[in-house]
Amino acid sequence: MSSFHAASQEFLAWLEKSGAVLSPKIEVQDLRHQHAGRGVLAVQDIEEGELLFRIPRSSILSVENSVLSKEIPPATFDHLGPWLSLILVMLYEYQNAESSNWASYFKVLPDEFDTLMFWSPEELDELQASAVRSKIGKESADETFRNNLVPVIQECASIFFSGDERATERAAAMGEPSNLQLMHKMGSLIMAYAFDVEPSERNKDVDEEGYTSEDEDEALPKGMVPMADMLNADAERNNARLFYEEHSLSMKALKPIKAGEEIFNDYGPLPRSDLLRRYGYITDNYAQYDVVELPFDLVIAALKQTTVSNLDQRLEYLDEQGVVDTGFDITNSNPFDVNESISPELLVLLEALLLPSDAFERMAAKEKLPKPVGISPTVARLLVSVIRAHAIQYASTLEQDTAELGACPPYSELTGSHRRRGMARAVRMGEKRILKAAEEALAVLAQESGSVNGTAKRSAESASGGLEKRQKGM
Ligand SMILES: C[S@@+](CC[C@H](N)C(=O)[O-])C[C@H]1O[C@@H](n2cnc3c(N)ncnc32)[C@H](O)[C@@H]1O
Repeated sequence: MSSFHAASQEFLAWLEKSGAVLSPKIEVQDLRHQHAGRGVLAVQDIEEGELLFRIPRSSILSVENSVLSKEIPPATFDHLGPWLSLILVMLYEYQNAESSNWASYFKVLPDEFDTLMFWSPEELDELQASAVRSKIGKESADETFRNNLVPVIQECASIFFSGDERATERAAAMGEPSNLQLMHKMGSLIMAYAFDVEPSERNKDVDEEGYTSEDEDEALPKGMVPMADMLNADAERNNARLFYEEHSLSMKALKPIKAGEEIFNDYGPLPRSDLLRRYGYITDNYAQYDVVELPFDLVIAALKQTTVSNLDQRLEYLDEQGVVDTGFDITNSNPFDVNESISPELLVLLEALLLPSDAFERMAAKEKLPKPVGISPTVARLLVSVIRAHAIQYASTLEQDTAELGACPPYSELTGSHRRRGMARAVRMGEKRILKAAEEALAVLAQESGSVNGTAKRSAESASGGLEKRQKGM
């Protein structure tokens, strides 16, 4: 028996011993030939709504369930926040090796990742001008680990390395590169595997009238849910979902699943750039969610070529109104529709910046924002120049990428660095396709004279003057 298969068997045995219930109609299988690690497959036909497995809440690797949370004061976890707290607990359980309740679980978790955090600079260069490069955050995570996590481990050395006479020495070494790398691995596991665990009804904060507080949903504690995280995902192939119950978490079929089919969870409608950053894989099914981000700097550079006055003052006002950001999305749409795809914040920002001075001042005095009824030719012209400026920030053109793609196997047939480079090419091509479609559509609008063109679809959202600031990255 291979060690891969043996680890799966040990994990499943541990799970059942912990009180989990697994349907005999499913199996954990080796999908490494598809570059998908382990996955869960149906071995018999499954009906809609059928239980695939049930995991007791006590099996979740979480702050709440780890003995560390009984030893370290709650204030320390509050200070660290949910993400660092779970990293701390995972480090603790991991270094406890066979004495950890989750020892068999760690054996099926990967030790190597294809997420962008672990790519070489040369591999990252293949993403060219994609905004995802600025969202990897390796340096800032290193700093957070050094400044926030390492001091906690050092303060609690005797608890963290309990029973080890070298506890202080080991804690002192936590800031070393190999240990920071381990923290990155735990962080990457959380990013690709953890769930936001809804508390059981009993543990929800309930007020005198019996209502739970609304804030609760905003910061659900993260937990590693064994088995639930064995499910892969592929946009549009989702056929299972996790249900949160009082004492357990149940994975159920959302539709009939035939024997031989893979069981898929839903990781969300992620652009391929973010899928690569968070999960280290892509499939063509996610191309529909692709996004290209126009950098704010390029928008400002284009505005500086116009006669707009008091740019800095205007930007200060617009920042207060929440429409200034580091970048602005153009999303994919099919068929491509600029009105649907271009960030409403960007359109509002440009309409406002291009207003005559007196009109801008009147609007600012009323603390309002423009109510666009479409994209004016002036805004369209400006956007075309921003899009062209961004397109040339990519080291190759879409045509060159297409030719390159035709000359080599698809990334799905490649391994290692070749695969990473192939996935990066697919990401940058997706972004360039959106730029091309947007440029073509805007060029038409730019030529129209006089009245604005476009639908009023977006105007209702924008007119409120209270646009929600977009979340960049996750
Ligand atoms: C929650 S885990 C799923 C279980 C994982 N396959 C394993 O072996 O541990 C998420 C990871 O699975 C892989 N994955 C998920 N869906 C995939 C897919 N459709 N194709 C390839 N890999 C996938 C990625 O490496 C991702 O980071």
